[in-house]
Parts: sequence; C-alpha cells; structure tokens
Amino acid sequence: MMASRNRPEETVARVDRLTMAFGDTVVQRDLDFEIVPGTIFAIMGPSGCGKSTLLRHMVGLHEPAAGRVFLGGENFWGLEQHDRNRLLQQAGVLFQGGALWSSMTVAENVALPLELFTDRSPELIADQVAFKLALVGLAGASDVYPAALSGGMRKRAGLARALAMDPRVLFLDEPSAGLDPLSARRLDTLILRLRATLGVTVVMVTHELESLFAIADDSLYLDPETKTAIARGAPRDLQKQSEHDQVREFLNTRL
Ligand SMILES: Nc1ncnc2c1ncn2[C@@H]1O[C@H](COP(=O)(O)OP(=O)(O)OP(=O)(O)O)[C@@H](O)[C@H]1O
Repeated sequence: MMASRNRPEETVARVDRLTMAFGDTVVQRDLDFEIVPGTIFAIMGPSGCGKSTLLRHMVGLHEPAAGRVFLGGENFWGLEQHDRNRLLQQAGVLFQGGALWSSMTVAENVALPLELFTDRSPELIADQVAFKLALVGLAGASDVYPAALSGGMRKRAGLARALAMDPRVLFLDEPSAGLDPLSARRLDTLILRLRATLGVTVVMVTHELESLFAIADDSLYLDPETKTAIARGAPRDLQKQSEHDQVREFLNTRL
C-alpha cells in the first residue's frame, strides 16, 4: 500500500491535463508535466503564448479551466482555502518588478512573511533575515530602502524575500527582465548558487536565451499556434534536436 501512494515529499510540482483560459478564450490546453526536484525548469515560448499565465496557475493566482495543479503532491485547487494558503506560504514567488514594499527596509521586507506566517521570536527572525540576505549578497544592505537599490539589487532582495519561508520551490517570472546584461548574468549565477546551496527547485519564465542556456536543465515550450506544449527537455538539446522547426528557431534566434 505505502509504496504505491503518492508521497508529498517526492514531488514538488506537477501539472495534469491543464487547460488555461480567459473566459472562453483558451490560452493553452492539455499541459502535462512534472518538475523533477532540484532542477531549474524554464517555461519558454514566444510572446503571448501563456508563460506567465502558466506560472500564475502554479502559484494559485488563476484557477484552471480544466485539469489539476499539484504542489508538494497536493491537488491545489481541490483543497479548502485554508489548506491552499498553507501551501502558498511554502512557495517562494518573485514576480516581475520585485514588488518590494517601498516603505520598508530590505530587512523588513524579508522579515515580513516570517512575522505574518510564523510565531518565531524577533531574534530568530532577525537571524534568518540576515542569513537570507547574506545568501543573495546583500548582507550590507539590510537597512536600505528599495528606492535606493539598483535593479539587480532589488531582484536579489526580492529573491531573499521569496526564500524567507524556506520554500522547496522558487517561482520566478522573467527574473532578469529590465536588468543590464552583466546584472542579468550575475542573477543567473546567484540562482545556480541558491540551487546548489539550498537544493531549491526553480520554475522560471524567461525568454532570455542566455539565461536559458546558462541555467535551465529542463524546459517546456508552449506553442501559441497549436495552443499546447510541443517540446520538453534541456534547452541545449532542444536547440539542436527538436523535431519542431519553431522550437529550434526560437532557441537559435538572438534578438
Ligand atoms: N487578464 C487577462 N485577460 C484576458 N487575456 C489575457 C489576460 N492576461 C493575459 N491574457 C492573454 O493570454 C495570453 C497569454 O498571456 P501571457 O502573459 O501568459 O503570455 P506570455 O507568454 O507570458 O507573454 P510575454 O512573453 O509577452 O510576457 C495572451 O494572449 C494575453 O493577451
């Protein structure tokens, strides 16, 4: 009996025959994939194919038109609200823009989820915030307000906040959007380091080829024409070997 049960710790995220729609307009249908723990998984495809919408389905912001989303082995949309909130507190999310609270310092931003969702002591929270800021290379910026940070530092602060609750999965929407090339490469390096240090799984939306090739070891290509996923695998393999012209073209076109 036990061996056949789907034990929550064995899976971080899984999408099962998912159809995504806005009203009657289907964006993607029949998406079916599981994310291997510890991988950096990229959601890719041309503009408008539904990458961000898929991420929003995976972090509980958009209800499926059909199909299921599993987080930590649990069928997210089949749960009561209370249990959904519990699962979401364990997901680390960084949206475009970083969305830090401008009236709070970097340290206060990172502390906020811990203050809201745990009963840890202020001393313990301060220690954990310092640890997360050191992890992202912002140890010296704890008392700085977001407005005084560079774009790259703001992303790092957003990552530290996303890591506050020690998530098993980080969901990142276009993490390097708006960054200069050097800051974007540094962010890639940081994401690799976080995976190595914490063992965290990363699910990210990106259309940056450099990032895809540098850090993603698995990916899904959403095709806007057929409105479903037509390729899955390491971007480097798909670049050379995908049976679909549009996938090879996408991965070989530098804008
Ligand atoms: N709130 C909304 N209401 C209706 N349609 C929407 C809404 N948000 C997105 N869409 C449509 O859904 C489709 C997918 O959008 P989405 O933002 O997920 O694409 P994307 O692949 O992330 O694009 P990009 O790379 O340009 O960010 C697009 O055709 C978009 O116009």
